[in-house]
Amino acid sequence: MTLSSAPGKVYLFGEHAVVYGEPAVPCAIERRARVEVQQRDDGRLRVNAEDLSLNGFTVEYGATADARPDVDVPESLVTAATQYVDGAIEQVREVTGAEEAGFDVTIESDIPLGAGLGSSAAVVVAAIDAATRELGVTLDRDELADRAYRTESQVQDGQASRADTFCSATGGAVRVEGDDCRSLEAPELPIVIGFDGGAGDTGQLVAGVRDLREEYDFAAHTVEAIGDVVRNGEDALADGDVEEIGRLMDFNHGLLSALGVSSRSLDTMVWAARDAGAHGAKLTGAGGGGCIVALDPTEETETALSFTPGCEDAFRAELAETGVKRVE
Ligand SMILES: Nc1ncnc2c1ncn2[C@@H]1O[C@H](COP(=O)(O)OP(=O)(O)OP(=O)(O)O)[C@@H](O)[C@H]1O
Ligand SMILES: C[C@@](O)(CCO)CC(=O)[O-]
Ligand SMILES: [Mg+2]
Repeated sequence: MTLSSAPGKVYLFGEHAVVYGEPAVPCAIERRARVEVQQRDDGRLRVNAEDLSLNGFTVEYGATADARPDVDVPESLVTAATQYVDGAIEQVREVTGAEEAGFDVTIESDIPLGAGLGSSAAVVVAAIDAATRELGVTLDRDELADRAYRTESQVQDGQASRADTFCSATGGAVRVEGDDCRSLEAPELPIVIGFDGGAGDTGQLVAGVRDLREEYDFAAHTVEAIGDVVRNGEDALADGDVEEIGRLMDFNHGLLSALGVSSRSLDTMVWAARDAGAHGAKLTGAGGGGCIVALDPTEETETALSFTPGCEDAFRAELAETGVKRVE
């Protein structure tokens, strides 16, 4: 039995635009997915994922098509729920050459699904790490991040960045621009998260931005403007200027909103945070619903969010210094 954990993340700047080659700065947070893997000798895959519930059913499924979860929901929903884990195991079989390897996989996660905190990347990174180690193969961090990226890219129809998976594998604050992935020195940041209890589908939201960008030049320019905000944000991070980082986060949110990936509840939480005196606030991740990230060293934003209708949970997040790790 082999167990690995990997952290989720928030984006300080740059989600969506990073898919088109602009830089982005995600930051790992101390909310982790833990994946336990046990090799099976019958070549089958069985996944137990308590958080993967479809209309109240917990998904537990086997390897072959006839062993899909026995739940009365459309096939497309089942695929959406299971494709990241399936994809991760496919990568493990490919990279180890153990094409026939079977596994029992058990997933436990503190990261809400589809909420912009990188649950998919954390699950994929931890699953690939645990399953390869279970087969006696240790991937170095870059290869692990690359295999996890390939999984996300496959699920997102070829439109994914390396940002979430590199951040989850590495931990800390990172900067990703195309294939160039590196760790960043970041000042201590007073991160507050608001969660509306909802979710967005990353693949669909990315496809929506892609279509807008192809249809309108001004949408393409909006994506480039996000890149400019990120470059300014990097200077502010290097200077440790939290107020300026916040101002640029506000700007970044406005541009994401223009690209159609915000929602009424995300906007409501963003404004609640700003009204409470946060340095800045923006949605994080793919959007559509889920989480916002704000910067506030005082208690005001967390308190205001906890009284904001539509905000289900408000909490402070610590930077996760360590990315993927084995759990003994
Ligand atoms: N605890 C879990 N158990 C099994 N699968 C999970 C778990 N958490 C996430 N996943 C997989 O990840 C999918 C959600 O990924 P998605 O990219 O849409 O959202 P996210 O990663 O949480 O947010 P974002 O990409 O915006 O940061 C789920 O549908 C499921 O396939
Ligand atoms: C929306 C996006 O930029 C981040 C999702 O967390 C998609 C990606 O980078 O693959
Ligand atoms: Mg994701």
